[in-house]
Amino acid sequence: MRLYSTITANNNINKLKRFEDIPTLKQLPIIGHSYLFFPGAKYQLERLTEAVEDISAKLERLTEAVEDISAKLGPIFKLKLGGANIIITTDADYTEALVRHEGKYPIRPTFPALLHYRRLNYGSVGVVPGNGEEWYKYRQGVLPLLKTNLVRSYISKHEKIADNFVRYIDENRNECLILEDIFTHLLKYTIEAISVVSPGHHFQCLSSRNAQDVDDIIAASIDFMDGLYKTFTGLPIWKYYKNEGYRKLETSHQTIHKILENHLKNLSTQTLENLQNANPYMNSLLKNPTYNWNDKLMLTMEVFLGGIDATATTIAVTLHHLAHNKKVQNLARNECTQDDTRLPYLKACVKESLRICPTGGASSRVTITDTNIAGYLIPKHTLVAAFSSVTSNKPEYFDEPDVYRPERWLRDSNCNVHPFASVPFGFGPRMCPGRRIAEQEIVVLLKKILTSYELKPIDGDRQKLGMVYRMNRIPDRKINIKRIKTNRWRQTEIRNGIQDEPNTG
Ligand code: HEM
Repeated sequence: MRLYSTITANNNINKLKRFEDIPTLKQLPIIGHSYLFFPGAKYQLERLTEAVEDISAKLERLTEAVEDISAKLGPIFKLKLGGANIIITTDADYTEALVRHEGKYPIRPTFPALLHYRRLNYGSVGVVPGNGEEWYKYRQGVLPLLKTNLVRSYISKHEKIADNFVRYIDENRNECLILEDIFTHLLKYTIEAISVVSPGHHFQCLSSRNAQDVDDIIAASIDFMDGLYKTFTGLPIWKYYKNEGYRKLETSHQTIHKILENHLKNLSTQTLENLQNANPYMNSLLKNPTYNWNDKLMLTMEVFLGGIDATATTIAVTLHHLAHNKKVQNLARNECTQDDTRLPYLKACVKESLRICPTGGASSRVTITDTNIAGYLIPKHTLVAAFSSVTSNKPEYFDEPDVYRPERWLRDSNCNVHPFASVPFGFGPRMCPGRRIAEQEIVVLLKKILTSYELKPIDGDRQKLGMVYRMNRIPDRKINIKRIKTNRWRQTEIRNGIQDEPNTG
């Protein structure tokens, strides 16, 4: 196992290897390396992580026998896709080199269709597709979400929603006690949990008599991600006519806009003091003089939409691994029944799920200065994608990477984890601002589920879970989980006069 070592910036540019010498694969005129991802070709775009892993390993094998370390190939190569060179790295040191040189306004590749739509309709672009000073202006509006006290002020609301979700599982499992396609159900939990923060409203997603709004929101949030992905990866035909991807982006944006605007108007009629107590995040946003009404609405949407998909995926993936690892599940459950509110083991389970199945494939940045990565001179304005979804599953960084082992993340473990080998929330000034909210939502729900149910995989289900790109990465198959009530939960129900169900486990 390789231990952590930081590379230092090499300021002597003359000693660096040339950009042209970065290894690459055979490319074709005009289309570059796109042929690798054509239908029926060797790789699939939706499995880009596997493609990167494969190419990197292939290059490494070419120079396996070479002793000179500087001549070895593998963790850095370039591909020409969509007319541009992309530098791809699969080494945690290079991830560090990239994000440590990103400056005050890190540039992430934008989403051109979303950028276009927002400029047209709002006159500005918000956080996710924004860059430079414009991004910085809006980023300030979401930063309060990283304050521990602010996040904790929502914990009792999140606990109530988690209680409702545990009841919801009961109502929606089939006669074999299986909750099918848990990710789809979890979207209702994550919508409800993020909406009490932004816009500060309970949509009652988990109620059996939910309002039309809920169905519209779920459909719109799925369409938004789909539209974003299609317009990001496809040819930019939307510039000339509104193709399917663009229409999805537009209509989902309009739907969410309309629903959230009504709630924002209601909030604006409250006194700031009331709002500060009931919803400190919306209070900070509404009283911010830097933003006009459209800006506030856009930021409310940004937080609302940002939180749904990745959080649901992370919970689903963790439940999957807990179901497959009985010992880990029992340890986590034991911890949840103690008085210790810190829950280090449960949090380690979440980290381990994000290591094995991160929702993001890579940290991507456009370099803002000439940068030294892997001894090559990467010129300013080059797109570099540091594939942490590959590094976090490499044996160099994690012993037996396929094994679900939360212990690696415990403070007293002897594992010397490279701090850039697994970066599921990104790093630096563009790090995910919803990280703390997401972690709270996840841990609160897992605790409630584990103290109520034992989780089992369904017969024949494999533990290894593939991930495919749908903007965020999501599991490549439906996650179905069998749940059996824990004795503790049964006893509570019996005390409350609720009829017990047979233990079919
Ligand atoms: C487990 C759940 C989540 C994961 C794994 C996740 C992951 C990420 C990642 C990898 C990035 C890109 C960071 C970078 O480029 O360095 C990001 C950005 C972002 N996330 Fe999250 N996220 C999650 C939940 C949330 C939630 C709950 C919210 C809303 C509260 C949110 C809002 C955002 C926003 C607005 C950005 C753009 C930040 C910027 O460009 O400055 N995310 N997230």
